[in-house]
Amino acid sequence: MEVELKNISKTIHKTPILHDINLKFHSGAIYGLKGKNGCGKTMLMRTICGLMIPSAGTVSINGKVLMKDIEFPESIGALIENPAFLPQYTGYKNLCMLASLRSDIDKEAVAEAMRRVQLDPEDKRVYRKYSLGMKQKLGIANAIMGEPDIIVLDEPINALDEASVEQVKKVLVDLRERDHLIIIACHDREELEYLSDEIIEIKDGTVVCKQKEGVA
Ligand SMILES: Nc1ncnc2c1ncn2[C@@H]1O[C@H](COP(=O)(O)OP(=O)(O)OP(=O)(O)O)[C@@H](O)[C@H]1O
Repeated sequence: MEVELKNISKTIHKTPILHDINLKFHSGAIYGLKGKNGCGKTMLMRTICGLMIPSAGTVSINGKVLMKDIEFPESIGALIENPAFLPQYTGYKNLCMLASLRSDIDKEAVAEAMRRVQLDPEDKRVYRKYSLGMKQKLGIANAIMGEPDIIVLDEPINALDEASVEQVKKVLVDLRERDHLIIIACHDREELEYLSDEIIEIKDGTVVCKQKEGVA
């Protein structure tokens, strides 16, 4: 699996948001996007997922260009901003409804994804009653259920306690070992930086630094 960004730029209302970004991502690795608030991490992730059309440049997945050869990446899971879960349903029911849109995820895969982030699929609490950390874990479970080839997580641990952070790190390392391609945006969280095989620093919509790190 290879994701390649070539000369990606995005301008919104004449304001440049991303500028001439060239990056390659491979499976079996964790990439950490790092940078200050508003530097463009979320926009870049949305572009990779096919949720935002760049003003210039191309995103290709295994050589197939998004919006030209394929509409969306075929196997991708993402947690970007606040997922639109229905407040009146349990986490499990929310995920089952989303899974029903896809042929490759059955109920056991939904329950398994929840258990991996230490959420109980049997929990009768509705989403509205979830704590912030539980909501974030459900977002992660949604992104990893069915084990998509590409997993994109925007600030996945900022609402989590230390034990949950450790658990999520284990899940990501495990997915990397099984050859998934993982892209995470991290703020100042050293844990995620330590986890990343490559850290990509973004400033004002441009890649300013790429750095290989020791693998956890
Ligand atoms: N719909 C929009 N219209 C105009 N500008 C936007 C829009 N969405 C985002 N921006 C701007 O694009 C820039 C990049 O935003 P982005 O959300 O990608 O940053 P970020 O690095 O993810 O920040 P954070 O860490 O706060 O999530 C910001 O300056 C933001 O104000």
